[in-house]
Amino acid sequence: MSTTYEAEKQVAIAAVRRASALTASVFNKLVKNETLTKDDKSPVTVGDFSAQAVVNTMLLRAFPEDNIVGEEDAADMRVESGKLLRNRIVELVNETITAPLQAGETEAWGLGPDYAQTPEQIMDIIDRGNYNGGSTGRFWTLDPIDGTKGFLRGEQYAVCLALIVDSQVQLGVMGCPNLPVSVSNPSGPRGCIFVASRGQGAWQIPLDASDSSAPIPLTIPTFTKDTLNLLESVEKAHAKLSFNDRVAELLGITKAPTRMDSQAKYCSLARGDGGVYLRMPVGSGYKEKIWDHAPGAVLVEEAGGVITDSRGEPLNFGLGRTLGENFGVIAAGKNVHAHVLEAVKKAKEEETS
Ligand SMILES: Nc1ncnc2c1ncn2[C@@H]1O[C@H](COP(=O)(O)O)[C@@H](OP(=O)(O)O)[C@H]1O
Ligand SMILES: [Mg+2]
Ligand SMILES: [Mg+2]
Ligand SMILES: [Mg+2]
Repeated sequence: MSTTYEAEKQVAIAAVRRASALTASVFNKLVKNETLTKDDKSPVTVGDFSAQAVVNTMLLRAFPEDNIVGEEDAADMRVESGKLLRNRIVELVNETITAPLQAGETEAWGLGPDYAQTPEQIMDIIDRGNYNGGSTGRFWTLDPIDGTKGFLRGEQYAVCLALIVDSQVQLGVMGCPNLPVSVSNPSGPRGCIFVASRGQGAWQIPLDASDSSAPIPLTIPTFTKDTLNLLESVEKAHAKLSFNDRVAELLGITKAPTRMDSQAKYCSLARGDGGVYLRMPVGSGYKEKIWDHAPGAVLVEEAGGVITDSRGEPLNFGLGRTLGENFGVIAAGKNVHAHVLEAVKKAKEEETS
């Protein structure tokens, strides 16, 4: 019998909602010493750590047996020099989890006025994201702020959560606080959640729990050469944008690419706002992380699209915390995908000839 993971979906949506609200509120108050640089030179903020604590708290209350592959860990807050950061995170996390229950939430998820945690509990709950993943069993993967650089610029970022069972992504939920609700009104209201569970479709729902708008089903539309364009990273260090230019040329694409941080690219693709997400490695030996692609992958597939690496192979979410050897990512509607794959092969041949 197939499972629809309905209970998991409800918890995941509520967790992404609370964490998204936290990140949106922290952005306006972020001060200089609340951002650290990690060993790989990438930034991380009090928002990332706090959002991971909130999501992990809710997941582990609801599903105590589950493991979590989370991007962040609390090591930097456990040392004396991390005291200020730790205090701020404790404040943010407790503010978020003790806020009154909203429709559909329950105290059983560790929420409400009685559930404030000690600093030690909060550090420990952040570190429950230290699971290594693997090919069998069930675990969650969490990117508490995907696109931290976009977040810091006040641009796109996403709170990203996925459930993986025996290497297959079964459920993906992404909160995009800065993404316009309507593609046709880019300067209108912002804030949406994207939800997909395997076999159940892809949906956009309001970020605000009190908004009773109906869920919007998502299907990738068909594109012509004139309407097609690429979705790609803002950060040149994350993807080889010159390669994308050549692929666009080979495909006869005339529209300029849309540059956007985070898995908001997958969300845009799923709702027809951009026709191809192309991410090619820059050649630094970086390995793509499962939390940067798992929820986006199931969203695109459930919206009727195809996602593979640049050789046309499926992404493997059962190899651990990374996707293993990195051959890039191509995501697009079914018909478009085959053409992009062909153009990518041609552009690669040109590079080596
Ligand atoms: N050299 C590199 N190559 C590819 N991706 C990288 C990278 N360095 C960092 N990243 C990843 O790129 C993600 C952002 O993707 P994008 O460029 O699509 O916005 C980052 O997520 P975080 O912001 O969660 O750390 C990080 O995991
Ligand atoms: Mg990061
Ligand atoms: Mg990320
Ligand atoms: Mg992140």
